[in-house]
Amino acid sequence: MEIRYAVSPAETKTLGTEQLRKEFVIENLFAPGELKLVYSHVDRFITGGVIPTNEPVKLEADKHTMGADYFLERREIGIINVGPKGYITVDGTEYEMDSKDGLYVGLGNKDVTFRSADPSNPARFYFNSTPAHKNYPTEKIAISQADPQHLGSITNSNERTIYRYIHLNGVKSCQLVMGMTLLKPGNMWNTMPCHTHNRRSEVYFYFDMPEDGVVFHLMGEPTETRHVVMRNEQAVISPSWSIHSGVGTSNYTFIWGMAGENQEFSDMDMVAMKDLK
Ligand SMILES: O=C(O)C(=O)C[C@H](O)C(=O)CO
Ligand SMILES: [Zn+2]
Repeated sequence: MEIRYAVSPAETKTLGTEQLRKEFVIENLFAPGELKLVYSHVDRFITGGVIPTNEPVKLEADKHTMGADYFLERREIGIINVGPKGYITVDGTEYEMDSKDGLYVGLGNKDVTFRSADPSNPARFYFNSTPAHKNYPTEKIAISQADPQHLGSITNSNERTIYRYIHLNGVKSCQLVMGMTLLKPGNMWNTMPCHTHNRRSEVYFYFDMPEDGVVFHLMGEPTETRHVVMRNEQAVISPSWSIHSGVGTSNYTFIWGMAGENQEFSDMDMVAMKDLK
């Protein structure tokens, strides 16, 4: 299991492109038949992906890194299918997962397995997991059940819909907050004006992008911004002190997952445009 340590704002200022990417960007989250996991010391996020092919794939704990006998021994997880139809089985109960359906699985569930409806056109499950202290019920969230919020305008090239899957007024969790934002065609900007949230960190996962498309993801302290170039199905870790915003070469979709000491979506420290550097 790959490990990322927490990096300070002062150190981040000194990093070149390659080091910045090594610390914050997760480039390879998917490999057929494999469970990919990246453990970050930023709010102890585990970000992962799985493409089940001919055999189901089990969500296994990395005993050495997690010190747990099974993955959800001290954790919860939010999973979204970013590919064709698949299934997730949680301790004997099977959930059908169409494209963009989400599933919350709480602390204490021992056996979580992923499979594809059609192994020749397999599902692609992306997930975020964070530490948990009690069990909340496992719940499927179809995109049609997620809480939509329409934001932005075509004049600002940021017309988009935010779907909240796991949040205070929806599917409950200990600390994970998770959802997905879809940009309308012809719109390229996300999360500008931008924000930080000192009480939570966040991971963005960009997808539904053409092979030669990129998103210039903006990060860093508001007065020390940097960019990293993101390609399809790559994730980027955003510590609490970092802005997280982006502009693409065409419209795209991204999944955001947050964790920290509160779950209040609107608890953001907005950055005034005049303060950005
Ligand atoms: O489109 C947006 O704006 C977002 O999706 C913002 C994220 O949800 C976020 O950064 C929440 O803190
Ligand atoms: Zn945010």
